[in-house]
Amino acid sequence: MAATTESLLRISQKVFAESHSLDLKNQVFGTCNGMKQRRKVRVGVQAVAGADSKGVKKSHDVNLMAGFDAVAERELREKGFMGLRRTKLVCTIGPACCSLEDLERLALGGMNVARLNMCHNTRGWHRDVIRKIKWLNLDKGFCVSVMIDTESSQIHVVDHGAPFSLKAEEGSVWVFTAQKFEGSRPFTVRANYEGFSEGIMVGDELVIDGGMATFVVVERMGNDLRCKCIDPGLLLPRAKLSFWRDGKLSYQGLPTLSDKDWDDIDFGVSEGVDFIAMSFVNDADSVKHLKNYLSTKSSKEIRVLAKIETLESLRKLEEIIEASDGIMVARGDLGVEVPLEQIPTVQEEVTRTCRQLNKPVIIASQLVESMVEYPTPTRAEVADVSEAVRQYADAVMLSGESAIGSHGQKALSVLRMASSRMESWSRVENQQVAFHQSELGVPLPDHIAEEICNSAVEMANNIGVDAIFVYTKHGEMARLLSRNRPKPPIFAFTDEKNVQMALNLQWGVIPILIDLSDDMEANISRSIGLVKTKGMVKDGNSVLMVSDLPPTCATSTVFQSIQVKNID
Ligand SMILES: Nc1ncnc2c1ncn2[C@@H]1O[C@H](COP(=O)(O)OP(=O)(O)O)[C@@H](O)[C@H]1O
Ligand SMILES: C=C(OP(=O)(O)O)C(=O)O
Ligand SMILES: [K+]
Ligand SMILES: [Mg+2]
Repeated sequence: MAATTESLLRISQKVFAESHSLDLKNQVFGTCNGMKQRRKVRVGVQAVAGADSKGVKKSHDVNLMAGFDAVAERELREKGFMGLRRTKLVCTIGPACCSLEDLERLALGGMNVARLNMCHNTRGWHRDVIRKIKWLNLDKGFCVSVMIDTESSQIHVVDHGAPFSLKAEEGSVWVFTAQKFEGSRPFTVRANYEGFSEGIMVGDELVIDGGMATFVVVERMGNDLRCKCIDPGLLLPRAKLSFWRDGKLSYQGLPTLSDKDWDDIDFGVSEGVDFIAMSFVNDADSVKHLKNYLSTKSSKEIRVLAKIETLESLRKLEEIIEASDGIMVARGDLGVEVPLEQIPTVQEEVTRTCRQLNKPVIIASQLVESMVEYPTPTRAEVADVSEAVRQYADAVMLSGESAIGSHGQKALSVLRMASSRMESWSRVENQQVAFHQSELGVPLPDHIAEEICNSAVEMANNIGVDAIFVYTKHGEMARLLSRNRPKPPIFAFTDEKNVQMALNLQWGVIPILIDLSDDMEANISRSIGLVKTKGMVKDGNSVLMVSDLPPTCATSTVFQSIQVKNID
C-alpha cells in the first residue's frame, strides 16, 4: 500500500474532524432531533472520506458506515461465536513496530488498543503513529483504539556513560548528579530531575530498577550524591531510581502529572486519542482532576485509566477505581514498591475489585518478556498470560515485546492463542459456578439496568443462544453484560463513535457503530440485516437482545427489554 505522508495527514485531519464533529454537526446540518442529526452527520463524514480516498473499495464504505471491526468479523466467520476471542489485546508501539505495514500486521493479529508510552520518543513520532493507526482504521475497516500513557515525575538515568547496560560491581563508588557534563566521566550517572536528591541523607539506600542493583549513600556533595554499591547488578540506560530509608520508600512529593504530562495530554486531546493511562496515580483526586480537565478540553469523551503501580495506590484502591474509567495493573513499577512475591495476589485483588466495580482492567508488563529477544515464550510466561485470562481480566498487554522486540507479531499471537485456549477451558470449568457480585446501582434506574443485565446473561447461558445483542447509547448496558462474563459474545450496537472505541477494551464485547432510532424494532432489523450481509450470523442462529434506549427523546424513562429471536 502506498500511502504518502501527505495523504496520511489529510485523512488524519478527516478523522480528527469526525472525532471533533460537535460544532461541525450544527453548522452543516442545522437542527433537528438529536438522533437524526447524528445519523446525518455520519453519512456526511462518510461521503467526504469516500470522495477523498479514491482507491478505497466499495466494501470499505460499508465498513465505514456500519463501523464494523474487520478483524473480529473475519475471526467470527472462521471460528464461529464460541471461537471469538473475549480477552482484549493491547500493544505498546515503539521503533520495532511503527511502520504502516507493522501496524497493519498487529491489527490483523488482533490488537484492539495501541498504546503509546509518552516516556519515550518525540511528539512528532507519536503523532505520526497515531495518524497511521487512524488511517488504517479508515482504510482497512480496523477498529483499533489509541491510548497514550503519561510519563509522570519519575526519576531515571539519562546518562551513565554508555549506550548499553553497565555492571556495577560490589564496593564500587559512583556519583549521581543532575548536572550536565561534557564527554563521559567514569562512574558518573546523570539523573533527569534537578531535585532528585532532595531530602536524601547519608545512609539511605538507592535502588536501581526495583532491585537490579543497590547502592548506599555515603556522602552528599551539594545536590550530588556519592554512593557505594552494596548489591551488584546492571545499570540500564534509562534505569529508574528510588530511595529507601528504614525499609520504606522515601516520598519525594513529585506530582503525578508534570508540566510535560499536561503538554502530552493536550497533544492527546488534539490528536483525538481514546484513552489516557495515568502513571503513578496515588489518589482518586488526581484522576478526577484529569477527567474534569478533559471534559472542558475535549469535545469527545476521552477515558482515563489509572495505573496501579505504587504502594499508596493500593491503600486507596477502591476510590481510585471508582474515579477512573478503567485500570492498568502496571506490574513493572509495582514491583519496585511491592515485594515481588506479592504481585500475583495484588493482581488478583485489583482484577476482582475492578469487576465488582464494573471497570475494565488491563494486566501489563513482562507477560512474555523473554520474547523481546527469543522467538518463543517460556512456559512460565504462557502460564502467566493464562492466569490473567483465567482471572477474567479484560485485557492483556505487550510492552517491550512489541515496542522494541524482534518478535512482536509472534508475541501477540502467543497472547491470542493463550487467551483463546484458557477462555474455552474456563467456559467448561465454570459451567456451574456463578460469579457472586455485589450490587452496583444505588438509584433505581441503575439498579434495574444491572438486574436486567444479570438476568439476561443467566438466560443467555441457560438457553444457549449464539450471541447477545445490546443496543446502547453510552455503553453502560454493554459493560453490565460483560461484567457477568457470559458464554456467548456480546455485540454492542451504538451510534456514538467514542463509545465504540471505549468498548474495545471491554471483555467479550464486539462494538459496532450503527444508526439507532427511537424505533426498537427498526434497530433490531437493521442490526440483523447488517450482520447477516457480513456473514456474521446465519439463519438458525439465536440471539438474545437487550436494549436501554429511550423510546422517545422527549421522555426520560428508559425502555429496557430482553427478547430472544431466531434469525430467519
Ligand atoms: N515510543 C517508543 N520509542 C522508543 N522506545 C520505546 C517506545 N516505547 C517503548 N519503548 C521501549 O520499549 C521498552 C518497554 O516499553 P514500556 O514498558 O512501555 O516502557 P518502560 O520500560 O519505560 O516502562 C522501553 O523501555 C523502551 O526501551
Ligand atoms: C506499564 C507500566 O508502566 P511503564 O511501562 O510506563 O513504566 C509498568 O510499570 O508496568
Ligand atoms: K509511562
Ligand atoms: Mg510504570
